[in-house]
Amino acid sequence: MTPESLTTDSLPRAPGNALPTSASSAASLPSPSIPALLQSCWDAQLACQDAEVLSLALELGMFTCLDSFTRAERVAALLALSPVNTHLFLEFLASMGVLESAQGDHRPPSYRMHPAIRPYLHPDSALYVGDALLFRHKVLSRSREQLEVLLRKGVPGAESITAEAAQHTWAQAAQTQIAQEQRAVTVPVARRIAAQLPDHDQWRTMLDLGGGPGLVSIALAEDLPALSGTVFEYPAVAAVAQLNIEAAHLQDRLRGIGGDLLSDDFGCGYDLIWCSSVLHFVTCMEPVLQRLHAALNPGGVLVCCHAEVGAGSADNHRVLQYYLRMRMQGRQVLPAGELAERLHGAGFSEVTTFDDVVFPVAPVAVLIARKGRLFS
Ligand SMILES: C[S@@+](CC[C@H](N)C(=O)[O-])C[C@H]1O[C@@H](n2cnc3c(N)ncnc32)[C@H](O)[C@@H]1O
Repeated sequence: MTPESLTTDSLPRAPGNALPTSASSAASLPSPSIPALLQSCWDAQLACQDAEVLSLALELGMFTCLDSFTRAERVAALLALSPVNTHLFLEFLASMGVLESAQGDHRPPSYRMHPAIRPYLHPDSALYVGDALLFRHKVLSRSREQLEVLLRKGVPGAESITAEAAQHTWAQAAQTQIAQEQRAVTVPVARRIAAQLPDHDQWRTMLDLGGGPGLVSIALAEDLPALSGTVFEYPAVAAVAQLNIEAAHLQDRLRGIGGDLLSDDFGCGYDLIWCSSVLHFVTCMEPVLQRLHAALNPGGVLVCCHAEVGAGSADNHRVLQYYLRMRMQGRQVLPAGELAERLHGAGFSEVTTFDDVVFPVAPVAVLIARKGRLFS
């Protein structure tokens, strides 16, 4: 039987499920039940299509043409694209939810960015994450080859990437995607966490360990005028943070200090240490946690934001998706609860964990660990 010969007449009729007699009436056909897991396999493949479409739209600058309701013909003319296929492409973006459509009477629909996503997709917005999305897409597109090598050959040796090479990659990341993700998500999260800690207005010194472009320190220093601090990073990344600090006119209170946190002194006498998504890169965690404890003033607080595996939440799969390659490279993504235990082991007295906190790409656990008692 050819596909063309598969008409409604040739479909099996389930008892009690009469086929519609009129061509215009709507009714549901009896469909075979397929396991939800098979549909999940197709959904996984179709998700790649969403990522391709989003990346192409970003690369073409399509969202800049969609600030207000605009028809496909106009977008096509502005970007020198095929009008017919631009219509289909915009219809697809609307089905993803990133565009809204307005249907005119007897006229083709027009489209605009959904107001909720506009701050993140319009390049003029301070919260723009387009480059970060394109970067993640590029990395994930290469993931198939890398996973196969890792699967066949196992965890690479420590010599596979030197600290020298790593820091230049991190410096580039700090200039673009980490900065965009910090502005859009990490900074608002940090501000909210800080505001909820009872002693935040007594903080005088902070360390942002592995702070990338330093925007968390900059935001907290802007909120708390008595706060000074250090962004400790690989030297090439610390230079990026220092430029951001100077651009924010905070060089009297903040500075980027270069070093390797595994071997170099990151200072002491801190009231707050912020440490997000850094411990994954530390092979032997205990000495670092002990040094963090020692670096705090009595009553000081360590805020650790790190993904954990197996918290049993619906978001566990997202964590596994994001961190699979890193875990296969031997990076540390600890089982839920283990970082809290290790912090107790390093001498922290109170450790409070908040699960499933929104963070760039995948959620994290936020652990608030105190050295001794809260100062009065
Ligand atoms: C995933 S990024 C996180 C950046 C930032 N904390 C955030 O949450 O946006 C990890 C950072 O840790 C830094 N890092 C990793 N290992 C380091 C080391 N041994 N010494 C200094 N910095 C390190 C990297 O340079 C990078 O900026």
